[in-house]
Amino acid sequence: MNQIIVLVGLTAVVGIYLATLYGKKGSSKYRLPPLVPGIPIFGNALQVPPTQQGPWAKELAEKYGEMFTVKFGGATWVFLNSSRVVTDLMEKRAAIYSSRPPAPMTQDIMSGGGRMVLMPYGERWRKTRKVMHQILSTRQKDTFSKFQDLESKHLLYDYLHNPDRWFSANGRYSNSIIMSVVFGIRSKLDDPEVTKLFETAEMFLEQQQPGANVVDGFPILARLPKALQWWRPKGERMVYKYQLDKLKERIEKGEQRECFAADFIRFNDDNYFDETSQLFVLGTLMEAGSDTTRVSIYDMIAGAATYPDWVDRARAQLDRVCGANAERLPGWSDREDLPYITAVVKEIFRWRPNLAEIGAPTSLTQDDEYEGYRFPKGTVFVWNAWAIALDPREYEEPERFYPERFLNDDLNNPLKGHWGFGPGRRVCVGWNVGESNVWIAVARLLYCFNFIEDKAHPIDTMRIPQIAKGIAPFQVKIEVRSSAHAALIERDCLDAVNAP
Ligand code: HEM
Repeated sequence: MNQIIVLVGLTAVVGIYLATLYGKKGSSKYRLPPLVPGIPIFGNALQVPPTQQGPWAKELAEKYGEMFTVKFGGATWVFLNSSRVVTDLMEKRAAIYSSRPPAPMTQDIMSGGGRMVLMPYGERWRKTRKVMHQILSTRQKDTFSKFQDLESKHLLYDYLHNPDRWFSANGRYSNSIIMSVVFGIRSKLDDPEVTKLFETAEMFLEQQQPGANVVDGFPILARLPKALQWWRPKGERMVYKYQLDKLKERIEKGEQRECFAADFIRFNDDNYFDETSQLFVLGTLMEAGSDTTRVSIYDMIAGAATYPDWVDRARAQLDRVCGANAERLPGWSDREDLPYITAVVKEIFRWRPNLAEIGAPTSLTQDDEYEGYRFPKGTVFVWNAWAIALDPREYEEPERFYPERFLNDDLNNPLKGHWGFGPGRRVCVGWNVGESNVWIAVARLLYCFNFIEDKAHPIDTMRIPQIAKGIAPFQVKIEVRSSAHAALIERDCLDAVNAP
């Protein structure tokens, strides 16, 4: 019975919505890039794959050119398929291309409006971004670098002793750095709390995919009476409270170490951040800070196993600086002498942009015109990351993992030459931490381990999943380079594992 009411309600609301929509658009005041044919009501929502939309969107870019339009339910999305148009619109006109589309399910219900990544452009976003910036900016380099040093030693130890848990070790490494800075606690390998965090982050990611839930596709449904909002309990269950409660418990018992979260709660002077906002500032840091590094290391390993030629060149430089016989681990003081590793990290972010295969949607805050098109306010824009990264007009031999492409004057600007951190004002606020997390891990892993493709299970580099559900994203053989490298890890890394 309930389902029938819901269905009737849904049909009525959708009907009214479409009537209003098409009534408005009938004036043809606007002109959009070529529209990909879809079906009534749902538009293209049933064509888009539930996850990993990159290859789908790349194929459309090849067919339609620099821009195309799709409809996800009631929303109009324009895909930008070249660096040129991304720069022109999302960077040069960032003042009006930086809001987010409404997301009643993923933002309002699942996140109490508090997940920064989904916040519309405005006061709350600015305040939250400022807080995030305080903790993640280059000024905080020293705070992060000591944890990155410690945790990457633990990472090497895990690879040596549990090579079949390499993917889990990546998750622990990434999570433990951000947990140390934010909550003042470390994470263990296969820690149930880390597993829970990744599960929550992955559930959220799944819900965020275009077309994944009807209410984000038709935000007008959020106006239905609560009793008819059949999606609501699912969203409400996914709250993110455990770590905040634990932190408060530790503060009360006087057991909390100095950390960002304790300061954040203590110095919330004007009480701007209520409990839900606090929860999602901290939750966002944990999610965004863990998942991204973990997946970037997967990509390096896949790149090393499938295009091994560059590994030899990286090794030659590492061996020159740190010794060919495992004399010492690479460290922060070697950065200037290891430009090839910096180029490897940039190539990771370009090669398979599987953290945001079709970019992250922003919405336009006023009508705008560009090269003969006229976009209405509210149009959603994405940079088609997969299509751009793998376009031979943008990069020579784009499918190849080839760090040399970044050995140029922009080498030391991690944001230049690829869109891995996104464009414009919504550019990743944690890029500095993300880049350095990956740099130290990659330098040390490449120095100490070989990554060999298992011919019986070739790696499909076009399908490395971000949502891995606790299992290996692909199969690969991991071997320590030599007994001298194994001894170096034993000697230099055990203390890091045992450190409090
Ligand atoms: C390891 C590499 C990382 C990559 C490749 C990456 C990538 C991205 C991308 C593509 C976006 C969306 C940008 C846009 O909408 O234009 C983003 C946003 C964001 N990232 Fe990162 N990220 C990384 C690391 C981190 C870290 C370590 C943190 C924090 C600890 C972080 C926190 C955030 C936040 C809070 C946003 C939302 C920004 C906003 O909406 O204003 N990221 N990131």
